[in-house]
Amino acid sequence: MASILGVSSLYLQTQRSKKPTTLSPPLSFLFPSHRLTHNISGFGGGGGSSFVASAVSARNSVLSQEAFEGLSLFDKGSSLEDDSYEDNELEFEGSIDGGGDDDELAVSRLGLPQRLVETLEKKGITKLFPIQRAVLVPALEGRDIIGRAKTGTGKTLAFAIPIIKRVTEEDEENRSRLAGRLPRVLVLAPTRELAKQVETEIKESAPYLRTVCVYGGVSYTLQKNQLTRGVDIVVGTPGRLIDLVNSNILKLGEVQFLVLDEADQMLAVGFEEDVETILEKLPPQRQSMLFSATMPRWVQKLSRKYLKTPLTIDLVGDQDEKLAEGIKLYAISTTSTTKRSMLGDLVTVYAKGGKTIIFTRTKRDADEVSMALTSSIASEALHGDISQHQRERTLNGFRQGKFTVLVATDVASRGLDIPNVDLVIHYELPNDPETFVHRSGRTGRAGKEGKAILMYTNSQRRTVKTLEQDVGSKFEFISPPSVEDVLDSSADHVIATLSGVHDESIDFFTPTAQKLYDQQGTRALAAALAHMSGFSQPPSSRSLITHEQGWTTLQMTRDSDSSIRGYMSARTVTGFLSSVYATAAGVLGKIHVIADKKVQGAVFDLPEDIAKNLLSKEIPPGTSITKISKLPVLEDDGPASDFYGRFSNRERSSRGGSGGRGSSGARGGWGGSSRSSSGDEGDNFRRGGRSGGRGGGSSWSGGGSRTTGSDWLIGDRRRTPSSGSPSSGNRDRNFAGPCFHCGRSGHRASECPKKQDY
Ligand SMILES: Nc1ncnc2c1ncn2[C@@H]1O[C@H](COP(=O)(O)OP(=O)(O)OP(=O)(O)O)[C@@H](O)[C@H]1O
Repeated sequence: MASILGVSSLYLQTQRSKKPTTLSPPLSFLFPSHRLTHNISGFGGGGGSSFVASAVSARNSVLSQEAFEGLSLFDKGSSLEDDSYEDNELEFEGSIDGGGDDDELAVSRLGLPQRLVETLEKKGITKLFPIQRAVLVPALEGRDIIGRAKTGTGKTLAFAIPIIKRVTEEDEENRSRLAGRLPRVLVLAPTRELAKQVETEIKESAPYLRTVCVYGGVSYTLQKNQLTRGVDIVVGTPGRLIDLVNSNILKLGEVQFLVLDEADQMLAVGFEEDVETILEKLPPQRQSMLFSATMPRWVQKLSRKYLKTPLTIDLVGDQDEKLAEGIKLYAISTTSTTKRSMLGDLVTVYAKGGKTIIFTRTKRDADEVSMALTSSIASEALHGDISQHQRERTLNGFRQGKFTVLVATDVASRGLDIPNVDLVIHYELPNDPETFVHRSGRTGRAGKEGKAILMYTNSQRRTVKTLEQDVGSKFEFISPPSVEDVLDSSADHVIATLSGVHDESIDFFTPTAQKLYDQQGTRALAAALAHMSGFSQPPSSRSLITHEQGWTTLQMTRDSDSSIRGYMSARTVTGFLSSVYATAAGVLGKIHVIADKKVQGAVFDLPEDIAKNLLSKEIPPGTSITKISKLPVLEDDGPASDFYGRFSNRERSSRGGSGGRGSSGARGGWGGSSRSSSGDEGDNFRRGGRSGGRGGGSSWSGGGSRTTGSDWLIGDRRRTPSSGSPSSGNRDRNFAGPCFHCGRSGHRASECPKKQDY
């Protein structure tokens, strides 16, 4: 496609600047002729700006078409003469890896200013991501844009690249970069962290422009000085921006480009009024771009009021799958008592030494979880009660790898771009599906792979199913990591860290290592690995069902050729144990029946020492008892499938129904308001999934019986082996269920008439 470089250039003129903007030849192939026609008429009708396309050769238009087809871009055939923005929609598909003639889309071949190309390449950005490709041409035309793309797909540079190009070229023509100059670009972001990050991305891409970031919680004077010295681009949060505007320090009279990043989040954090106040103060002749994950009514209102015939570029569209490619989802059942103790193991096994973000719903939880982890894994908390200074220190430390686990409230769920986060853990169910998508999107960014684990309790099982439907992805239901998994992963991690040990240090320790090896052989190395992994003492066994320490999960299975048949239940297990080892029957923990009917078995928890004793006993033929390291699929292991609702606070619509765009009602909307209850991240989010309810139907408490007639889920076991309670005596049991051996009801296995058979 090198011949594309020879096609005639496209000459555009925007009414607002009265200044021609030339798209250099390589860019013109991004410009299909059919879209060009729309755009011309659209600008005429919209009244915001207009342009004249002087020359597009026939050859160019064919090649342009091909280029777009190569990118799987398609025009919905909109007419921009209609004022309603939903008619000005382009939907695109495309993976971050792109496809098609990507060489032609290399940043070096798009006619961008050379110094911008160089800095982008230095950042490792050599070709545009789909949202960047889609935004580039209309943005350079001067069009107002509403953009939407999945997490981590490069939305920041999607608006930054065309703006930097325009500002840079203007500077090159005027050469007048006066001290005290007023900003030409204003970017609004909903949180301080996000504003800082956008500033960094722009500064790294265009260090030759003056970019200033303003937000609350830090020195006003410093920001004032930076602004008065002269500035090209201002990035900020609405509150501090208003203060600076009101005190006449920040003058917005020369702003040509406005960007509203994460517009729906502005609403969620209560910035509606501030945003509108700022927009009212901007020159009407400007270009505006708005990026938003959802289109609540307020964002729609903003678009109608402040954007001119905006072009909607939606890379998510009606796709069911809302998460970025490359994010693998897991779900794990926990109890309120065990979830904290399980975290360390999940991090060890699933992040394997990489970075993890754990999301909690409250600030207090973030503090407590971080404190609890710190004894084993370096971690820090991030939430709105922490001073701005400390928040920045924490984020920098995390970025630099000074600690590997960040425990955060949803203050960190939106927009934060921390490279190489391997794992996200939802310690609590998020408030709504959007939050789930954004939290999960802190991993698997820029085309990389990542994992997200959702922790849920039994009463939230149906909510998990609802969430699957909402985000269009399936969870893999996992068991808590076994001791063996944890040891394996710890060893892998330690081995990986060994490669970072400096040669000089190795030289220093070599004589001692040699002596040790001569004395003890590989045992010396194994001891060192165990110690480095934090396992100087052997790890205590953990229940695979509840993850409580000191418990072991065993599996009881009827042999396939066994003559014993019949319904398998919790009573079958207790009955059988009573017959072979009554002590075990008295201290049973959770029991679950295996879902696979061909297996005829159940899993159950016993205190570690009792489990050991049981395993050493002779088990009657026809039945086997084994220690397992991975849970089989259990009865009712996945959430019920016939429930929909109550999880999300959004309006719901029938998927694929008329309108087909997610939520109902909203004109051109992607969903109803995802607004949370207040601007404070964390503590004020709506609590909990569904409370109460029966939860999983096939979970029983130990001790052999249902303690109350109606309560099949006897809740969290609060006893621990160390408290001695599991071992403390048999409770009265009423074996109304079927006998494990013969399958008939009315007697326990120990009283089975067939017992003499073995
Ligand atoms: N063309 C590109 N090539 C390689 N890396 C890129 C490219 N564009 C952006 N990136 C990198 O991808 C990462 C994610 O980008 P960005 O933060 O803009 O994503 P986003 O779409 O805004 O995500 P979110 O929705 O979570 O805010 C950043 O580290 C950015 O530097």
